[in-house]
Amino acid sequence: MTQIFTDNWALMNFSILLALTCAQMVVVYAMIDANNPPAGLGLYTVFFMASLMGWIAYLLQQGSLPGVGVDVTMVAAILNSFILYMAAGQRSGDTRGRTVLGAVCMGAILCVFFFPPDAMLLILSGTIGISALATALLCLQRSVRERNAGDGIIAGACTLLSLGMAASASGVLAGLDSSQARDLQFALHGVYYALVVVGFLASVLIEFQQQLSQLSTQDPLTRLPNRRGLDESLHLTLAAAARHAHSTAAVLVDIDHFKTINGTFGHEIGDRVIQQIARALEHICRNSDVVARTGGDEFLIILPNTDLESARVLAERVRESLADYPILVDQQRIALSLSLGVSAAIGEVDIDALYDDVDKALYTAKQGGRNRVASVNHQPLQMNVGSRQA
Ligand SMILES: Nc1nc2c(ncn2[C@@H]2O[C@H](COP(=O)(O)OP(=O)(O)OP(=O)(O)O)[C@@H](O)[C@H]2O)c(=O)[nH]1
Repeated sequence: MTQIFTDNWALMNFSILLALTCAQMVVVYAMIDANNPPAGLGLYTVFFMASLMGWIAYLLQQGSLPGVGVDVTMVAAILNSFILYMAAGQRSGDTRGRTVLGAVCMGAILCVFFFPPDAMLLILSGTIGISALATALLCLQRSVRERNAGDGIIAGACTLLSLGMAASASGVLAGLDSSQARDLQFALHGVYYALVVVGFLASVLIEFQQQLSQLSTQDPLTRLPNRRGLDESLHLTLAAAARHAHSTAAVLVDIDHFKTINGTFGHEIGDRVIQQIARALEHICRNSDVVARTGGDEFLIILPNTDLESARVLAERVRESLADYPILVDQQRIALSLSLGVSAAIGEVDIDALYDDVDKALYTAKQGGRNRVASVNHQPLQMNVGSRQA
């Protein structure tokens, strides 16, 4: 058994990496939305495929596979380090340094034709070391920015490779046998490659999970919070209002006759109208206010630290700003109006109760002829001991 392994260790190593890559790619490709693939997927796939080619070349060179000896592992290793740099750059949205690093890698590859293998080993170590370090920085940056540990694993793998390349190069300079240095680099590449495979899978899975959890709190059309997102973002604000007995106001905004807009201009234009109104509401409201999409053509604005009168003023401003100027979508002017319901409560606020109030007020505005603001005073439920209701 030991004999079989030592005779075929390079082949077994390749088989494990091949199985790992195929399993990972099957999971990633089965999971993704073909219309919206994860950033950098194409280049990562090229990297994995090119790396496998490199391993095959290595096996041919080692005589582990039948065939002629082909010495392309160095070229493949340098090329792959650059492909991974581009893939990491595409994924993190940072494409700086491509030309410079590409020129360095190309120069190093051309050296194969002019330098003896020992000198090439040093050139390879230096080039891959620099390339891996640059990739590590890109992945680290994305890992911190996107809170994605998968990119952190890739950054770790690249740092390890970079340090290993520096160690093996200094070993050669200090008199280490170049075939031993090559073996060390081969083993290092195995660990690095396996870590990149695992890291990329983890990165895509984490991103997928983040998108799912965002979908549960965010409306995909307008990117505004939905009802659940609203509850989450108001948690602290409402606690502060309860503690300091501040007034919290709510405004419910509904587009009048939106069915007709959809019917006249089409659903797609209807979507764009909803998006424009969302942006307009965000623009009119303060940063401390929370604008949410709570229904098809309905938006709820929560105004912390605001009384009923101020909320009515804001609601009127919203109504006027959209009623007075038609919305421009795809060169078409769409005239529309809004109905708004307003309410406010002091101290501890139950968003559901406040929503019931603004919904009643909105109903009044619609009944009153639309394109208007109506308000109701919030009546908190009070329970006195010994009496039925107060
Ligand atoms: N384009 C588009 N339409 C939507 C979306 N969500 C809901 N709607 C449509 O919005 C319309 C909402 O209609 P209602 O609120 O019932 O009525 P309305 O026509 O606005 O009339 P009033 O509210 O009584 O003034 C429905 O026709 C829905 O199909 C969406 O995301 N995009």
